[in-house]
Amino acid sequence: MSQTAIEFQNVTKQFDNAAFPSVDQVSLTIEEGEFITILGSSGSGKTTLLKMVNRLYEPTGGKIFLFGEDISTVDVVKVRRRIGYVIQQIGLFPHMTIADNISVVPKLLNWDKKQTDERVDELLNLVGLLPEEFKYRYPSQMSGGQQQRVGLARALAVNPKIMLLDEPFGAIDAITRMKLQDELLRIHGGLKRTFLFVTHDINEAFKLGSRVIVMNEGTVRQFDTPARIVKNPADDFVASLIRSAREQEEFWRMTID
Ligand SMILES: Nc1ncnc2c1ncn2[C@@H]1O[C@H](COP(=O)(O)OP(=O)(O)OP(=O)(O)O)[C@@H](O)[C@H]1O
Repeated sequence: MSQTAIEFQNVTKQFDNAAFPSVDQVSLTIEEGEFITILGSSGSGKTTLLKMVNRLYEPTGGKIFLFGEDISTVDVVKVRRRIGYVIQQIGLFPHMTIADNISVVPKLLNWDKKQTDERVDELLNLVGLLPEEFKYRYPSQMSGGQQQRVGLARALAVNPKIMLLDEPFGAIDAITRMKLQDELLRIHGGLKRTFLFVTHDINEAFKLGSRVIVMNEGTVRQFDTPARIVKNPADDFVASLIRSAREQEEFWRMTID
């Protein structure tokens, strides 16, 4: 039987200087091993929802549980170490080699050198980069797509059970983006890992997500499988999202015919 990995109970985030809550009474449950995408337009609260899971933001109402544990009662550093975090800006240290960038957290956890070196090679292979070619380079000597792979490897370094990914492929060209999506599915596939992936791209959300959270104005409009969302959109907002994706498809069909 699967275990609940993440639970939001009536979670609200009201920033002091904002007129409306950025996240408004969200309740939902995510099982271990799910690949969840969070879809919504700009400002709908996706990033705010994600950042509350690793306590970069604290909710102003409600509770979040990871594997049954209320995270507000756990030391922040401990919460973050258990969670992988990948963002669009990547955030690699420019003065460190790729190997050193990937080893930051293993070193903090006092892994020995041999174990750390082996893990670096294993992770580079996992994200499709040849260790011998890349591990001694600096971030500036790699393309944006390659750097994003390193960001992913670094987040996976200590084998976190939960991975948060915030528009990680947002700044990457369409072809590389598709490749990275396929690799991410492969990386997720063989492992008992729970992914929470933010995107505003409906095609990306439906391709990657085993279930999709559709957000608008801080609320969850629908949380279901892509197939069920397409078949039964919960409201006009979700229906209009699907219509817009269909219209794009139609454009391509007409152009090709
Ligand atoms: N630190 C902050 N202080 C005040 N308001 C904030 C803060 N961070 C976010 N907000 C507001 O909360 C709302 C949701 O923002 P959020 O970044 O979660 O949206 P998003 O769906 O991730 O958008 P995007 O796709 O553009 O990144 C927005 O209206 C934003 O202006």
